[in-house]
Amino acid sequence: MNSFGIKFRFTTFGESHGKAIGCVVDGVPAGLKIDEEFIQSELDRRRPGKSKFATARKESDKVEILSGVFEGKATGTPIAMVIFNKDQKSRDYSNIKDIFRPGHADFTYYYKYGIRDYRGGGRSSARETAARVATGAVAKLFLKEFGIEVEAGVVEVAGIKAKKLDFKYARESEIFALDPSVEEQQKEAILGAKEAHDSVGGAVLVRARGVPVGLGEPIYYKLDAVLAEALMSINAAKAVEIGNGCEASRLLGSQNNDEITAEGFVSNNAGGILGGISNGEEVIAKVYFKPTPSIFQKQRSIDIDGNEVEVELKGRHDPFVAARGSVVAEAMMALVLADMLLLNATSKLENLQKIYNA
Ligand SMILES: Cc1cc2nc3c(=O)[nH]c(=O)nc-3n(C[C@H](O)[C@H](O)[C@H](O)COP(=O)(O)O)c2cc1C
Ligand SMILES: C=C(O[C@@H]1CC(C(=O)O)=C[C@@H](OP(=O)(O)O)[C@H]1O)C(=O)O
Repeated sequence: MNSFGIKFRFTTFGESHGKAIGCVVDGVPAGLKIDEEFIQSELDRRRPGKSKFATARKESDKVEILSGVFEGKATGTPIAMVIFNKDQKSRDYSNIKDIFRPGHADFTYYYKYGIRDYRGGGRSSARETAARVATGAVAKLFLKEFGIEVEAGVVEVAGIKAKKLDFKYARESEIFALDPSVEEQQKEAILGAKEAHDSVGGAVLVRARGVPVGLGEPIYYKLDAVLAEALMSINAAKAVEIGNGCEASRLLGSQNNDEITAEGFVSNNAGGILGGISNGEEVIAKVYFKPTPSIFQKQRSIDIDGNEVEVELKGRHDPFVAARGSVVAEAMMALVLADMLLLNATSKLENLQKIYNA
């Protein structure tokens, strides 16, 4: 499948070493102000080549809007955006043309399709996530109209966990760390692994504030289920928790229930979702990323003929993907909420009457 969403739909296109990547966003309500500078600033947050904690590939990730926007506003027609690739260096991949990188998608793409763009993994490269961030930026502009804000940060690097959460700080931090008191340790873990030609994994916390009660469809297309799918679709994401997540399974009902008073919910173990529907609290999810598969150590693999080989990779790779992945997680949560908001608009007869009997 190459598209996502029911009302706020999008698809992305392009390969890591092809000419360009981009997206088509459909269902954006006409009249929404499209702030191009904001879209670019979101891309700049995710862009590679900015620090020693990320891949050295230098991409400017300049976005061009091709359609769907007139005089700064959405026209209600598909919004197409393109980002031209500038720094491919595809020759770095000639030695893995017929070899599968352990941990990457080379093996499965080849056996599924019988053809594979080996240059940087082609479509399977997380270069594609730049296009998701451009799309997510449009979703964020839409959500802003309703006072909804999405933010994320790194909570865990190589098992080193944040003890407190400071989302404002995360925006300034080189690795989007949520806790300045453990950031140095976290950075050392990334650089230590990088020096050893290895990589580390980590986790990201993503939350939405200002979400009204009622987003999410009951039974099918539940907010938590769709959110999990959206977040799991990010490259290298290996688990998603909603609210208390796995910890809830270890608690008693009396510990896990969020009691309700006339002032509202006393706690938010549910992560803002009950029965697949938002309850008005912050929507909270955690995404766990595996360590980057492309590492520069000798590893065993096979070639396309099934012969055993030793593989030593070249190329430019993130020693840790969750940092830039946190910007992608924000985009995915924003896209799900935008879709749910549009779906919810027609869930009550009185809403439709307000529109048509006005
Ligand atoms: C922001 C981001 C950057 C990534 N950078 C790299 C990278 O530099 N090298 C690499 O091998 N994998 C990288 N990955 C992970 C791979 O794209 C991913 O592991 C691969 O597509 C296989 O998919 P899977 O891990 O979901 O099974 C990155 C992922 C994200 C989200
Ligand atoms: C280029 C980006 O990240 C890339 C994600 C990635 C991967 O395998 O996921 C591998 C590396 O690039 P390539 O596809 O050239 O091997 C990263 O540099 C980007 O995020 O813009």
